[in-house]
Amino acid sequence: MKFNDDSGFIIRMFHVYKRYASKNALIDINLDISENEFLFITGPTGAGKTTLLKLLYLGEPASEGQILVGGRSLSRISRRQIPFLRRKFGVIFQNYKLIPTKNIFDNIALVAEAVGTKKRLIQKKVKSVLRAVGMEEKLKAFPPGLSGGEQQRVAVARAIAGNPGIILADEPTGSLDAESARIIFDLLKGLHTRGATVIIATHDTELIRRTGGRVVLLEQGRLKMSTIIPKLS
Ligand SMILES: Nc1ncnc2c1ncn2[C@@H]1O[C@H](COP(=O)(O)OP(=O)(O)OP(=O)(O)O)[C@@H](O)[C@H]1O
Repeated sequence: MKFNDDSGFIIRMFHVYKRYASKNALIDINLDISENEFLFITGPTGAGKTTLLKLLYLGEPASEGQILVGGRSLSRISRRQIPFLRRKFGVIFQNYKLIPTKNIFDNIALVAEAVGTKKRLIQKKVKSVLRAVGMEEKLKAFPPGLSGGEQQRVAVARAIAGNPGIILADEPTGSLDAESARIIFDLLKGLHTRGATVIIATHDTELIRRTGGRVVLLEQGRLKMSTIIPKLS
């Protein structure tokens, strides 16, 4: 899926600020992200990582500055157009955000429907994304009956059900054991290999060191550093 502008950047942020009441969550952020990058956003608790991800899919509006996604300014997107913007993103939330009263199949089918998958193809699509995360057997289970690692895998399946070009993952391995974290991380790497732009907010410096790549460091809402970390050999 190609939808970057002539700059070659799929996301551009210019002098972006976000204020929550009197709190400055993001201050003067300037950041360009290329199509098919694998990018980490790191920094201590409260640095603004989640907020930065939220601004990209208009989970929250920026207070100031400009954000371009695929060459389009988010400030020009009307309320009616927001669902179309969101189809470009697959979001893996920090606390999974699965619907507890719907089974796994329905949690994912909702996304497939929302992006306009034909009714007769939905079942096939849901099964194929669940197969990709090794959760095909659990399609009738409900989220509260799954472990944290299993819920996270379902969250990844849901994020990819709409074939998004950009994956946003907020602490995707945060509370998982090492094996579950590895599975989730391998899935994200696989999506990247297949062409997605992957942006991961994480505290997990070990994960970053093992993987390498571009790392953006936030501290108290400011972008302190953008650097390439070589992969640990
Ligand atoms: N809805 C909100 N209302 C008020 N303040 C908020 C809101 N959301 C976030 N904040 C504040 O903005 C700052 C940045 O929060 P954010 O969640 O983006 O940080 P973070 O780096 O993702 O933290 P963590 O690593 O703990 O998830 C924090 O001080 C937080 O308390």
